[in-house]
Amino acid sequence: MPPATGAVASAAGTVLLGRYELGGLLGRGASAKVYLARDLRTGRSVAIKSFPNPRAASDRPVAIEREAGILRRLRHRHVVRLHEILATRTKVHFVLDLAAGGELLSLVDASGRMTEDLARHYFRQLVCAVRYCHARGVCHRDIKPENLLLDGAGALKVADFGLGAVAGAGGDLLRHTTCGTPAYVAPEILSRKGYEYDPAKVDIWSCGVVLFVLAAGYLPFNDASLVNMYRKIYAGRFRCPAWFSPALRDLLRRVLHPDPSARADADSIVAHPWFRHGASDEEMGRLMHGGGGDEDEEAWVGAAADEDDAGREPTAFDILSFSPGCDLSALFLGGGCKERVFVGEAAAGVLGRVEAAGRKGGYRVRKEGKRGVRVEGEEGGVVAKVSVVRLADAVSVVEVVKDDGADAALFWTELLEPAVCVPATALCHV
Ligand SMILES: Nc1ncnc2c1ncn2[C@@H]1O[C@H](COP(=O)(O)OP(=O)(O)OP(=O)(O)O)[C@@H](O)[C@H]1O
Repeated sequence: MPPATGAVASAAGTVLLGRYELGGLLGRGASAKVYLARDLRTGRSVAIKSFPNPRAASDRPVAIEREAGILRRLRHRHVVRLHEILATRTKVHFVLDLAAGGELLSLVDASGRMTEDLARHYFRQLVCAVRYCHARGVCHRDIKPENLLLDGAGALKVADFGLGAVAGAGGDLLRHTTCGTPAYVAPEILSRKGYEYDPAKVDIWSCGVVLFVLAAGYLPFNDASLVNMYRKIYAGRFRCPAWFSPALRDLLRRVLHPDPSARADADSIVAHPWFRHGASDEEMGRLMHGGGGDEDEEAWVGAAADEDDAGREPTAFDILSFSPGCDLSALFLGGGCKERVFVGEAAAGVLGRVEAAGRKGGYRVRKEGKRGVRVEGEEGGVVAKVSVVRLADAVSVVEVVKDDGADAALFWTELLEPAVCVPATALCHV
């Protein structure tokens, strides 16, 4: 018999608190590991998402109470359901619906896309879940294909609510915090309007990007340069591939509208002819009002439904709307010699590399305050100024103001950019 233990061991077969027998690792995110498990009382398969217990690591706050608070409010057949929370001294475990079908993206064909009908099938389920959540005052804020899973019967399950995507992560975990998320970020997040953005409209935008990706096989807003990608998002500039039907194009234009006040909401998506195509009113009604879950009362442990953001580490959205560097409009509206990079490390490491790059380029390097460096040319002219602002544990924003001469441009591309944007740590670059 396997040893009963409160900790998740790497070996399958471990029994967690005498209740759940652990199987293999299903996946790993920035904040948690997710294991297959069997409920020893019922024989049912579940997923167990294990976080480090924040009380055991008070210097690494983890936003698990918030995620639990959100999940507790939601019972819908297209939202991964939280059944129970177990806590040990070192770990907190969420017992979740098992999404045995893996990621939605596993259903795309060799060209990376699905038929319009199949995309509609899953988009309906996604909008149904999002509409349900919005009606309960919950916004996901990180809708992207990696968070869209399938259950054993092939139904969509929205996962990973209220996460702090970079919570307490060290360099290794940050590698798993993909730079993919920014491609799904709504334009208002990129401007000063980000202070007051409506998160429901932000979710709708991300749903539009997901729909485009499913049916096209590529992102609507993309560019080798992230600055150009953000310019496209900011302008809401995208082109549909030739195979998109006129109705799908029309829907996408409404959903991927750069002005959130003119953007479709969940109800207007549901009323759109492309969304309703081929479904009777009865089917639509069933889909939209299906609710979910059985009525079993579960024993909940801990985790108050705290809607307060206090103490929560930032998600990619929060980082992008960070004050006061949030007004990125100047970048997208052309001009400007500033670069901003979000990196998964503290200031000292970045500044050390900047200093080394400056010296390698034959420049004079002066420290400016605790978190700044000035790189000067022979005549004392400033080639670049680099300052690092701490956003959260192990997350900093690096701002580089360059001289607009050719010398400074060369220094940036050849030495400074590689020094600032070490691939394993760069979260995103705007
Ligand atoms: N209920 C589930 N059933 C099956 N697999 C799951 C389930 N929940 C998560 N997974 C798998 O585990 C991976 C990590 O889970 P999740 O995204 O929830 O973790 P996280 O730490 O919150 O992630 P993030 O890096 O986005 O913050 C998922 O990509 C998925 O492959």
